[in-house]
Amino acid sequence: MEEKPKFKTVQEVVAANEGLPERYLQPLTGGHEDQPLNGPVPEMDIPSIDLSLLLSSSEGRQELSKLHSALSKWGVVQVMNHGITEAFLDKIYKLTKQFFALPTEEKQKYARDIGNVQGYGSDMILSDDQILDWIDRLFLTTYPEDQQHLKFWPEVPTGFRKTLHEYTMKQHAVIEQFFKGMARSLGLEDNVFLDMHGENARMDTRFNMYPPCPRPDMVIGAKPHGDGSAFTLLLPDKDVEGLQFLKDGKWYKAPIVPDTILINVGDLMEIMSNGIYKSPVHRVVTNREKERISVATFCVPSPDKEIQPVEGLVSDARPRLYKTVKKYVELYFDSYQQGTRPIQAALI
Ligand SMILES: O=C(O)CCC(=O)C(=O)O
Ligand SMILES: [Fe+2]
Repeated sequence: MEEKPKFKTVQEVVAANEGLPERYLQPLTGGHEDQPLNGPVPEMDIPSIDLSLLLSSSEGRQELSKLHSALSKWGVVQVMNHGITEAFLDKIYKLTKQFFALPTEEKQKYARDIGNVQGYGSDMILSDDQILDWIDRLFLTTYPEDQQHLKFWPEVPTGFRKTLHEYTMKQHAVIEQFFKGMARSLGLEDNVFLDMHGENARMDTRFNMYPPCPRPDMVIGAKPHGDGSAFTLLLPDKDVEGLQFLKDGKWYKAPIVPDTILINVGDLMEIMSNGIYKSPVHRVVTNREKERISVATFCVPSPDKEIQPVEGLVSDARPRLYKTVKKYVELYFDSYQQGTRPIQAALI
């Protein structure tokens, strides 16, 4: 589907001071589930796993079983002792805030092109009646290096590029261990998911900014979605809540746990695990007073890779649930903006 001409970013809408454009208002469907979007929800109960112990032969067992329970129940887990220092994570948060605080003209130097996700800008608009999310973002492919488009990488704030390079390499190590841990937690050989995902798999990092919103009861920061990745490494805002996960038809808020990375399963891991690990639907609600930021890194398989349930997880007792998919991301972007779940299309 073609992208419509670009609209203002949310920060530009706020700066224009012309009131809240109707295009951001969620329609009321009239059902009794019509509650304000920012109503109170319970906190989800997910464990923190210790990444440094996950692959240890002596101490890993307990971590693997926590991982299995979290990913099969929620599709989300907190990861601690991931090898990235708190000081480094603070630097990422600070640079993200500094970037979005730059004047519009400065940020527009990195503006994405129409029809392309790479760069700075608003959410994509694919139809005239699309309801808009209250979010601006900077989207950058960070790995492999030959797929980086450096013209979209901010030169201000100073250190942004260098820090993002470093963050990418640090995350790369976490990703490899996490893939192995997931395989082990399912009783599989360490490399099964890594092999299917591909050695030159991509990493895309998205810096998200949700400005304060005048109508948090009627405007959504990020509409409900599952990620199109294998899994996603997320740094949610350290102070401002907003991220929520859906389980059995109810919303739960993600806890803020200092110094951890939140990892959620994406559609492709759900497919590879033959549905045992769930790609959770999640959304972000807005806040009247405070801006919120987050940094999400999506692990995306090489485009030539075929993704399908791994052999060890298909049996007579557990028949194969998903077709083989390739270049899932392309299919994903279209259906995301229309509010349907692309993973439905992958079901057998
Ligand atoms: O802002 C967040 O906490 C979550 C963002 C998200 O779900 C995404 O970027 O896919
Ligand atoms: Fe997401």
